Amino acid sequence: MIVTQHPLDLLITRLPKTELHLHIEGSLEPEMMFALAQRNGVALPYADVAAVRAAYQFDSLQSFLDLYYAGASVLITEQDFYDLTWAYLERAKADNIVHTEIFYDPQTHTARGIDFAVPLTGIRRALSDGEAKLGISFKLIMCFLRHLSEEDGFATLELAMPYLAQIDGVGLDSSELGHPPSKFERLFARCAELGLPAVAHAGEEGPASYIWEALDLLKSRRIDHGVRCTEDATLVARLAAEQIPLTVCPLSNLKLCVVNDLAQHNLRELLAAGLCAMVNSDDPAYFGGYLNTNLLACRAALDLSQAEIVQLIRNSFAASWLSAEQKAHWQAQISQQIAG
Ligand SMILES: Nc1ncnc2[nH]cnc12
Ligand SMILES: [Zn+2]
Repeated sequence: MIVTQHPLDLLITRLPKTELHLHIEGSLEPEMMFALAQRNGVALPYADVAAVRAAYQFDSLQSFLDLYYAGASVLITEQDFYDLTWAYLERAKADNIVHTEIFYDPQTHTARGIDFAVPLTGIRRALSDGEAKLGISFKLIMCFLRHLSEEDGFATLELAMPYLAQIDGVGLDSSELGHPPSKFERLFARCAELGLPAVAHAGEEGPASYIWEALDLLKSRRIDHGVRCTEDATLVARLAAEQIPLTVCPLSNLKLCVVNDLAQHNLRELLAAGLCAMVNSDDPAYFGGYLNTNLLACRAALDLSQAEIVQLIRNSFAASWLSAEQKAHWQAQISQQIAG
């Protein structure tokens, strides 16, 4: 069988890109999970790699998070976190990602007795090596787990105090329903006083009101996911007027049953409303693909035009925390590549 490539797929793979919504623990491929389990003497409830992959059938965010937190138990040493991050960076390089802003969840690790410095140091060392050797610039965002208490969040911030120079911002993730952003208003106010910019997951499974709270109470500069904003026309108008970025993760939405079919995803609707939406991979080891795979799948399922694809990629640079100069550089590179 001869499979011909759609002409826009070449454009997707070739253009420089950023990724703004990637949980590094969610890039733990089953092969590495097994290798680290063996290295660290951790028992896994799976016979082999195929059994792990077979278990990745989710019907909700929570059904995924249960496996995701269990998988992270193989991460023990600084080298483990380095290896995990390096493997992601090599895949990012293959996808032509030139800048990445990644999340990590310190509470997932400190709750298991891992020192706060261990994940941070390992991840950060790999990111620095990635910048030097692969040319991928980065930001590191420390996420608070919203299913835990405000008190636990404050205790984690206290642990982070000696390392604030190595943390570029804070985020909010984990089980959304029942844990509105308002639960963390005081914690995020303290983070703002410390000069840490904020982002927050909102409107993935949770209602549009959680997006309002993330904006107004947490002062979130981007909304991670945010796809449920289209249930509230006033909110969409505000997101458009203020150009608040939405870090959309289409294959994640499909795997977690936020949408039943990629062809029904509202990505195109978000762009048409003038929103600064872009595509990201979220937890690629669990959801079936890294950034290019997400973009290629959306191109095919939604029959995206060249203009829409380019807009998504331009939006990802615009929404990043790169300097104005760096943004202008990459936007010019995109223009050049399209013209060429
Ligand atoms: N998609 C997601 N939503 C909320 N928390 C997460 N942690 C890792 N992936 C997540
Ligand atoms: Zn996420």
